[in-house]
Amino acid sequence: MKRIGLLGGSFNPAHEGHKQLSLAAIDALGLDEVWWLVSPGNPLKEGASDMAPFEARLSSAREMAAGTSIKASDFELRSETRYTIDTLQALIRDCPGNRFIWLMGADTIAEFHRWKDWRGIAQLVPIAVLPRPGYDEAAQAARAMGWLSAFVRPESQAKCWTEWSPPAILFLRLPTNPTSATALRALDPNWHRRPGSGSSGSLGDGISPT
Ligand SMILES: Nc1ncnc2c1ncn2[C@@H]1O[C@H](COP(=O)(O)OP(=O)(O)OP(=O)(O)O)[C@@H](O)[C@H]1O
Ligand SMILES: O=C(O)c1ccc[n+]([C@@H]2O[C@H](COP(=O)([O-])O)[C@@H](O)[C@H]2O)c1
Repeated sequence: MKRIGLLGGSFNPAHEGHKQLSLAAIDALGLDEVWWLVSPGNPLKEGASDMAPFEARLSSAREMAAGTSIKASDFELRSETRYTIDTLQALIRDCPGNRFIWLMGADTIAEFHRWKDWRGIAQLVPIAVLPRPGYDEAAQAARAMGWLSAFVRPESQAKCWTEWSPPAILFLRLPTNPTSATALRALDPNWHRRPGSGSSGSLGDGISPT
């Protein structure tokens, strides 16, 4: 049985913040791997004009993850899932030998109540919230926490997450990283058009679901 952390994201582009927090989560939660699930299209960001092509975002994630226990995956493209509840059901069906924990930044938990069947997600897998500068108060005050606060686990139990029956949510206190893709795009809006940015990256060699 492998212990897998799942970090879903646009990765537009992938950056040091994703990498630092994923590696720290591997240590804190005793994970074998973190899988970055590159989203073909975040349902709440439909029509975003600054969204780079999927292939460029996947390539940037693969480059950032190279040589680590992080794997960048095109699973959502291959499984034709866009909503996290559907992705998780497909992963659990296709990868019965693995145990999954959903990772999300403190900024994302603040929006969680807008996700399709968010209570269903929390009933399916434990959730670990990664700290992010400027968002930790918003995370504690998140609308979804009105329901999730009954299921908060102490950080001292972080490595025991496979024994929990969800809902279960854990706030990890880890060194933070201020990097954001929005700030990187502001510096270099054409990052995905540069030679070597991977816009011709190949598909189909992401995580094998079996
Ligand atoms: N610096 C960071 N610290 C903690 N979590 C982060 C950080 N950057 C991204 N994340 C988390 O990683 C996941 C994917 O993030 P995403 O790809 O949207 O990057 P982003 O920097 O938040 O992008 P954008 O600025 O375009 O919204 C989300 O759960 C997000 O909260
Ligand atoms: O399932 C949903 O309704 C849903 C709504 C918004 C975002 N998500 C997921 O949240 C993750 C973070 O997305 P992003 O674009 O903020 O990096 C990514 O995996 C999205 O698919 C999921």
